[in-house]
Amino acid sequence: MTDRFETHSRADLPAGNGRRDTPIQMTDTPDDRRPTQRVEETPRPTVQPTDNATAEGTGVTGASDRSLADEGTLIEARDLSVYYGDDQALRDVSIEIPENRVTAIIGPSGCGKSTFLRCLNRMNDLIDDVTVEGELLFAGKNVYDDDVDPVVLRRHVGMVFQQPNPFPKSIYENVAYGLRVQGRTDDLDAKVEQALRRAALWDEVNDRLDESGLELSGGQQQRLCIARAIAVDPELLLMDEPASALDPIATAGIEDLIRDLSEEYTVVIVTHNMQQAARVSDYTAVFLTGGELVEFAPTATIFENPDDQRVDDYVSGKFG
Ligand SMILES: Nc1ncnc2c1ncn2[C@@H]1O[C@H](COP(=O)(O)OP(=O)(O)OP(=O)(O)O)[C@@H](O)[C@H]1O
Repeated sequence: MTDRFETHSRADLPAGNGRRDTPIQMTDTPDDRRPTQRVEETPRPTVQPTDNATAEGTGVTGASDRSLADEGTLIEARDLSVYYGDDQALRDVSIEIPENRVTAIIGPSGCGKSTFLRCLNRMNDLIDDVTVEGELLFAGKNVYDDDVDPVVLRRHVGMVFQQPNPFPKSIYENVAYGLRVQGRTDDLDAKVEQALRRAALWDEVNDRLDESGLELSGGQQQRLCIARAIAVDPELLLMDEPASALDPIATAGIEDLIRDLSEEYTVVIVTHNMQQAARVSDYTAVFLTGGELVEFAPTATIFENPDDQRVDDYVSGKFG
């Protein structure tokens, strides 16, 4: 079986300047659980960031002061719709998500935020009676193409969940897990150390790597889960409410870490916490009830000068 994903290292990624032009080809392992594809109906225009201003000096604290003008695109959804049975959860979503930036997905409960996130690593495949329409390009390749193996895709898309979920194994083995599964055990100690350092956990655990990951505090467990996710060096890191189960101090630690990670990874984070979105993200996508993506723009624009009145109402707390 050819795993073309394996030939695509992070070093191959373009440095920026526009749309990625190196599509990743994936294995053609058939997948019985692949959801049905429906024929597309009326296409909608892709929602691109509406403003390439920097976030510097905008008053949105914590947002990046890097230029938002010159990044490439890692993810592109084209008229993406998702149904659970007959119920539509995402409605013709078109968006281009930049690489090596943090993109926050916000919106009221039930608007499809998690559904969108779960499309990116095809976790929706695990749910019965899901139908996906449209295209979802990851580095130029539609992840819903017949020849894409979701297992291979997931090696390139790390995910961190709301509740920290370390394995009942040692700290070391939690981080080493994905590397062992992939047979990448050369220099394992160095790779584990590097992942723990990137996750800002090394200094706290380096003298007790053999202890259970379950003995760490909540914030440490979540950083361990982040270390586990990044140990295999994914291109994309998905985070679904990663700090909502944590106390304010641990939350601040995770937020700092997310900012740091965006130097090396593309991060897409779902959060209910608008202040958190403002603090950690470069871009924000606002979904509203019915699974519609209403606006996608630099975070400072969304919070200070959105185009859409509904977004203005939402971020100013008038509903949701
Ligand atoms: N497994 C499922 N089966 C059926 N319907 C589902 C399933 N998961 C989500 N839905 C429905 O799809 C819609 C979008 O759900 P989703 O979880 O994506 O929203 P969300 O914006 O992440 O919500 P929240 O902020 O409350 O977590 C909702 O109406 C939800 O009830």
